[in-house]
Amino acid sequence: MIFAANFKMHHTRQSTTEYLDRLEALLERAEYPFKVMVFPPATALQPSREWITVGAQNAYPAEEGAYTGEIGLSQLHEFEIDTVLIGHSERRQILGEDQEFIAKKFAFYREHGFQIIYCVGEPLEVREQGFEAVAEYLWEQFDDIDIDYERLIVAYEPVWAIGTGQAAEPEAIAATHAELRRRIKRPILYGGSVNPTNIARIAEIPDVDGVLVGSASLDPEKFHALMIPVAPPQV
Ligand SMILES: O=C[C@H](O)COP(=O)(O)O
Repeated sequence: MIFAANFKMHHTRQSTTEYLDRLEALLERAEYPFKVMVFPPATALQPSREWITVGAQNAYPAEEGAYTGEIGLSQLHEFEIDTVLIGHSERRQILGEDQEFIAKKFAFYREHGFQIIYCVGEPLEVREQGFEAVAEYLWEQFDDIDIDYERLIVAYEPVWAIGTGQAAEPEAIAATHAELRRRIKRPILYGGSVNPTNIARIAEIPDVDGVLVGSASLDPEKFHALMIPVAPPQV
């Protein structure tokens, strides 16, 4: 089971360091059998901890160059970062990244051996058209993506469930993950309003190999609390 925290544009460098210190202490005490990842903003990037992989929320597909406002491979290497999120719906929709650009990022960071969390998810208007439309939409988001890449982790995040407090119903998650599982042999995470109330139910869905968490991950105690129902600490 993978627990990934996406801070989005929350936390500073200092608060990220404090967060990682605290989370590390909590994980160390409980010795959870989980893979734990944290994606802070670019200004707060720092090396991974023993039990926590620190990854980048975004990176430009180049080592360095004239790309104002971006960070690339050199900046990630400075902090020994080799994990990156690609294709998040906020970058697709708000920042205007199209599939061609996203695939270019994927190919570049794949070439450099990064672990990639690749995000897909349909907007509400597609969900309302029915499951076939959802499946078609999601598979189009894999255009030019190497789904057999050994360091790929897929995150399914229905756009309408992100930040709304309303996670997808377990049946909808199960059906969508089963559809993705037909071709994706790598771990598949669910994301979208995961919280302490729904985590147990979500974690037991077949083909859910972990969760990508936004708002419920911002506090280390709360993020850690998500893990407890999935694997209660041994006493
Ligand atoms: O990357 C994380 C997701 O966008 C989920 O965000 P959320 O947990 O705040 O809904």
